[in-house]
Amino acid sequence: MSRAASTAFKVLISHPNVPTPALELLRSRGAETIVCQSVPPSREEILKKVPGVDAIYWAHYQPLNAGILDAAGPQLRCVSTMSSGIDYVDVPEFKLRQIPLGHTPGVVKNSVADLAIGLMIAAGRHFHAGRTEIERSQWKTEQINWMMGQEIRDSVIGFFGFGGISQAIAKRLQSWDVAKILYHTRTRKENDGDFKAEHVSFETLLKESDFLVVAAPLTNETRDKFNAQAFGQMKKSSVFVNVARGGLVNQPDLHEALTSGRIFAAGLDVTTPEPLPADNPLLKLPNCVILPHMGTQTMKTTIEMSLLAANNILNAMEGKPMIRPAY
Ligand SMILES: O=C(O)[C@H](O)CO
Repeated sequence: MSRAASTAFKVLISHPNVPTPALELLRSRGAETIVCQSVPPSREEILKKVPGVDAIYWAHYQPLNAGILDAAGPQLRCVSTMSSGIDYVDVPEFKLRQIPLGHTPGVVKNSVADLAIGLMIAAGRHFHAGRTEIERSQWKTEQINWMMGQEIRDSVIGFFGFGGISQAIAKRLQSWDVAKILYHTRTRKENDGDFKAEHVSFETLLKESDFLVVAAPLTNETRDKFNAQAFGQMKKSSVFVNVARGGLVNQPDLHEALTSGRIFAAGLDVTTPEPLPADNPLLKLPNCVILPHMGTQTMKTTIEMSLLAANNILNAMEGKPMIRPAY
């Protein structure tokens, strides 16, 4: 039975830093918000505060599973994450219980696309090594062939995954004089013509890409997809960029590919684990640019994500479909 969202209802907010506009929106529509105070979120605090709530606003990559749903209780009506990726959510458990689950794709695409292009350039043009050489007093501009990098112009740009983020990158690159845009997904995207992009096999993507950008969800099928066998088929001059999830990449194999010269460079916004320990061997490599998973870390995008998650919940509380249902 549908219920107006103006009727009072309780929402657990799993993180104290959820932007105020989202909290105000929920409160303006009758929500009593129960805000967890621990950073990072403490499972103990969540489990203590979640019993009896009508909705859960999940704002961190903590496992979201049967334990939380059981603790919430049978009155729970819906859950929304404040993230696009939901690899930390036990989606089958939601399906089994028929609990609506929302997430926040779409609004993340622009900030992640900007960052991906930043990584393509930073890795392809030795930003990390260049800075390190200055610190080591090894600035060798007297050598004409010093710090030679890879240009985006005339390059084949390959995407693993061709959803909103890849398409936002492809859209930006339309004016960069690239040679070709290729992508690999299970099935061809009907709108690929809008980006002059060509659907290819995984092997072709590996073999032909000068820049290979990973922007696909982490699933059982994509886990460890980029391993020694995959890197072995890539061009020695290729630049590998991952803005999706660290789990798509076999990191020891990537390390080997970067140290052996099997590929030219990598730019990573995501790693396994996160946070990446300070002594991780990838951090020692001059040809690897690593960021601390900050693709969506702009105020604009964070607020958009927070409002979308709130609206997912409000819709479900009114008995309407969520704006971005996760299943
Ligand atoms: O999944 C997402 O929304 C991005 O990775 C940012 O966390």
